[in-house]
Amino acid sequence: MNAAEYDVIVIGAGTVGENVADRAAQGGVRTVIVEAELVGGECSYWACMPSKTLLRSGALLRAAGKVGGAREAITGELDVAAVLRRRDWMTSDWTDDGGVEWLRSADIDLVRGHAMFTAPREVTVTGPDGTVTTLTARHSVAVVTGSAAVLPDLPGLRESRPWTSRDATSVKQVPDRLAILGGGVVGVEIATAFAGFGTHVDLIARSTLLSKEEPFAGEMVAEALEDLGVSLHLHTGVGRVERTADGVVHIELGNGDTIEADELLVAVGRHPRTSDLGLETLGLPSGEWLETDDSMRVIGPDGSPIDWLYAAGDVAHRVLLTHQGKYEGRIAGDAMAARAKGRTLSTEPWSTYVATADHSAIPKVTFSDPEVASVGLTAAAAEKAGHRIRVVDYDMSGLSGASIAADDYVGQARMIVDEDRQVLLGVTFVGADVAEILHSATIAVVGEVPLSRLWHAVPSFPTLSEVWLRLLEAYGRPTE
Ligand SMILES: Cc1cc2nc3c(=O)[nH]c(=O)nc-3n(C[C@H](O)[C@H](O)[C@H](O)COP(=O)(O)OP(=O)(O)OC[C@H]3O[C@@H](n4cnc5c(N)ncnc54)[C@H](O)[C@@H]3O)c2cc1C
Ligand SMILES: NC(=O)c1ccc[n+]([C@@H]2O[C@H](COP(=O)([O-])OP(=O)(O)OC[C@H]3O[C@@H](n4cnc5c(N)ncnc54)[C@H](O)[C@@H]3O)[C@@H](O)[C@H]2O)c1
Repeated sequence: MNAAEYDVIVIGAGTVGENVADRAAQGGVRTVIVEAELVGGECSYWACMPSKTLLRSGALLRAAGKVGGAREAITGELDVAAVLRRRDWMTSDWTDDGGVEWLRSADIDLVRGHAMFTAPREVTVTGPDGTVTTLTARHSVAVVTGSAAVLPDLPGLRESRPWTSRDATSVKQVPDRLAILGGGVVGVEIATAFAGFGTHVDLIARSTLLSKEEPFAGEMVAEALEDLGVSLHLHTGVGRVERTADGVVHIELGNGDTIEADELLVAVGRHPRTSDLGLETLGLPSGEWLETDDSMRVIGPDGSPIDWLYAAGDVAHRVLLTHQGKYEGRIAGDAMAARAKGRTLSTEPWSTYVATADHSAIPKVTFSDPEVASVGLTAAAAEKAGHRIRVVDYDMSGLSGASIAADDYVGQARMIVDEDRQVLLGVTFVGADVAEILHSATIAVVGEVPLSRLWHAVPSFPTLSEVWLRLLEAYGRPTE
């Protein structure tokens, strides 16, 4: 058995764990990271990067088809094999040499294997070859173990060998027919990608699509998916599932219909990877999300933060997005290093060691076609939170920039104004290429920029950013 002592131990080398370790190491504390699978985690190999790569080629081809001159130059179909090769390149064929090299360059030690707590500040790692290493932290440990796909308890589902997002993003042979259970982000993005490959997609959702967004977003995406040939089965669940000997999956819907498919993707949310971490040793329940304070310390059984235990990213269940997890990771790593040096940290909102944006200013993009890009509160959420709001809508097809972007641009924007403070609580854009203008909205929301000042942020002509001017005009120009 090996043993080693470090200032900081990070469990999980996904994108978020890498950020925790990087900030801790940059803060001058000796840092080790433990990884059971691949350095880079879900985002690099089975989530953001491969899924966006699978989407990109089809999106570009469709975009070219919407611009006269380019449209006439399209003489073939999407080369699906080439798309999959590009995805293989993007994931480095599921090898992590690049990630391992980066850890070395950042002066972070790596121990490969499965980590479990065996005592406070003590983590025991069982390596792939059975080697056991006991790591002790002089200061703190961060749990950054991420999440995995939920498989609901539906009759016949497990026996039918359903896909999770891992199977969809690492697909080697595109099926002719794909059924998808779940109308959230994964369901919508994978439906878009596979419909672009020529697969017939049946999408089953018990509500509308993208139900956490403004209602018009899900409606516009639903219409676009149907245009791509996707069959939508909304407001219905699944009764039972069976994969027969011929390999076909039969899915009985709650509304009485039956769907047949070659594969069934289950995309109904995530559960935390905390069931085999030895959390009971610390008096914490296993298999649950880890609640944290705003400097990412885990809340203990007595309701107060444990001073040496941190969590960030999916496992902390504040926001299940890479960029927001990395933000939490930077804060956790900085706080771990600073506290290791005996510093007392400010808990003021928006200060260096506090993840305030998690509460009110989360940017997110669904890479559907059209894209959905939003930040902050929807109208419904703002009203629920008790704000006095005004909702301002604008049809983006009226923009000069939109008519340059596509012959028949379809897009919609909404901003939610806090009438008492004259600042923005939330913004949603739906349309082609809106992902790239989202950060302007994030800055306006995080910066709490007064509407009267936003008039002086002049968007360039003719770009999609002119949506800002149109939204302000729709709201009304200040008279003083
Ligand atoms: C299909 C899909 C597409 C997505 N696309 C996007 C997107 O475009 N943009 C976006 O912002 N978000 C996206 N997300 C969400 C994003 O993938 C996650 O929010 C992000 O990966 C979370 O990172 P993490 O580091 O917290 O967890 P993970 O990336 O899951 O990393 C956790 C790591 O911990 C390791 N680990 C777990 N337990 C142990 C243990 N006991 N010992 C040692 N190691 C352990 C795991 O092997 C893993 O490498 C997507 C998610 C899915 C499913
Ligand atoms: N572009 C991106 O940023 C991106 C892309 C993919 C995933 N993600 C992240 O990954 C997470 C997981 O995505 P997801 O799509 O699995 O979850 P989700 O929470 O976005 O959507 C899950 C959907 O499944 C439905 N559902 C839940 N239980 C069900 C059941 N038993 N039967 C039928 N439907 C059910 C929900 O109503 C919801 O519509 C998301 O929270 C998101 O943050 C982000």
